[in-house]
Amino acid sequence: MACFLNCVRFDVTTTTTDKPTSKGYGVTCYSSWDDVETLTSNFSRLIGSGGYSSIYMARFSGSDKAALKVHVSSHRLYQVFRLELDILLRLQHPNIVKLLGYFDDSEETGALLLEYLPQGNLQEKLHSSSKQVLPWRNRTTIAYQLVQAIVHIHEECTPQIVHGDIKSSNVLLDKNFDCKLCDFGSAKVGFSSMVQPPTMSTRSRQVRMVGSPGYTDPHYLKTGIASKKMDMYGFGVVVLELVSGKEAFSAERGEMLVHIAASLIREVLDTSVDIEDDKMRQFLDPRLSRDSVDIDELKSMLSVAALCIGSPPSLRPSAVQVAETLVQTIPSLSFLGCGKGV
Ligand SMILES: Nc1ncnc2c1ncn2[C@@H]1O[C@H](COP(=O)(O)OP(=O)(O)OP(=O)(O)O)[C@@H](O)[C@H]1O
Repeated sequence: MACFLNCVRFDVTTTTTDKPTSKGYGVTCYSSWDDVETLTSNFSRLIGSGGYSSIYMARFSGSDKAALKVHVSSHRLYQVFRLELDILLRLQHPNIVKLLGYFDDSEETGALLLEYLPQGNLQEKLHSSSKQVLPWRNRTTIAYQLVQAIVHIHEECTPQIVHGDIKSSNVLLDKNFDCKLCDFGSAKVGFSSMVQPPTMSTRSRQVRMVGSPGYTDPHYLKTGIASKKMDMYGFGVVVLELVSGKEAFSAERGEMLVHIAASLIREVLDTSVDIEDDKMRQFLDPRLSRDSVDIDELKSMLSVAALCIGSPPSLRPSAVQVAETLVQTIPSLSFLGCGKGV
């Protein structure tokens, strides 16, 4: 079976033989489904699942842990796989999940072999009932690293990339709790905005536009225009989650975090009001000890979140501006490598 790529990076080796090949630190192309079965020991351990795929534990080069993301048996899912593959082949950044290899039958089955992130996703870390609490310092570091990943796709790649689904379950954590952005299956490439064709059927419009509850930019929902600013909106919601420990959307209460935070955010943005420390602290994740959180850092995180979810989108800051603000206002971020364990 052959591997076809529209966009082949120099360090990818493709093969039409039965043996997978790789070169240096390059990406391996697996040409047979048997290879995929071997990598995952016959799909014996499911480690995650999403709307588009299932993720299995795999062994890379016989020993290193890896994660295999499989999209099977549907042309639509195959297209999601192709998009994600093409994008990951072009990305190399310490805060973006690394592609190790892939399988592509060029019709309806594709699989991505990714570096394994042992601490799972940020959503689970923040909202599971586990006793392990993510300390404040890790939370500010994750916000900074996530925005660095966004700077990379928005400003440093040619053509530029809009992720399109920034949310805490798409933020993975390595053993040091450093962040890696994943899931480029909703990305838009090569232009900063896109209008949905007006002729699109109601059903396909729903599939494309609903997004993830609690994270989707209302401007995008209204207009169908996707832009870098929608990524900044998703980022703002993730920062609110990091600060409050609350979910972006609570299905139980039917409540969105942006609505819970609305009055506090208005005050944070109002320069004529000197917001009380206590008011900000009330919004803080109750599992964090008050003394561990510097009030100026808390205010900085809240201000960044407030600006990112603001309206109109044109007034939202860019990822570069957010990165600069965070590093100027949170001293620990000047010493990178500070995302060490919980
Ligand atoms: N490299 C990895 N290492 C460890 N766990 C992973 C890895 N990749 C994915 N996962 C787990 O699988 C989950 C789903 O992954 P991902 O978001 O890529 O799938 P998806 O089908 O695109 O999901 P979505 O419904 O968000 O579009 C993640 O939230 C995470 O828990």
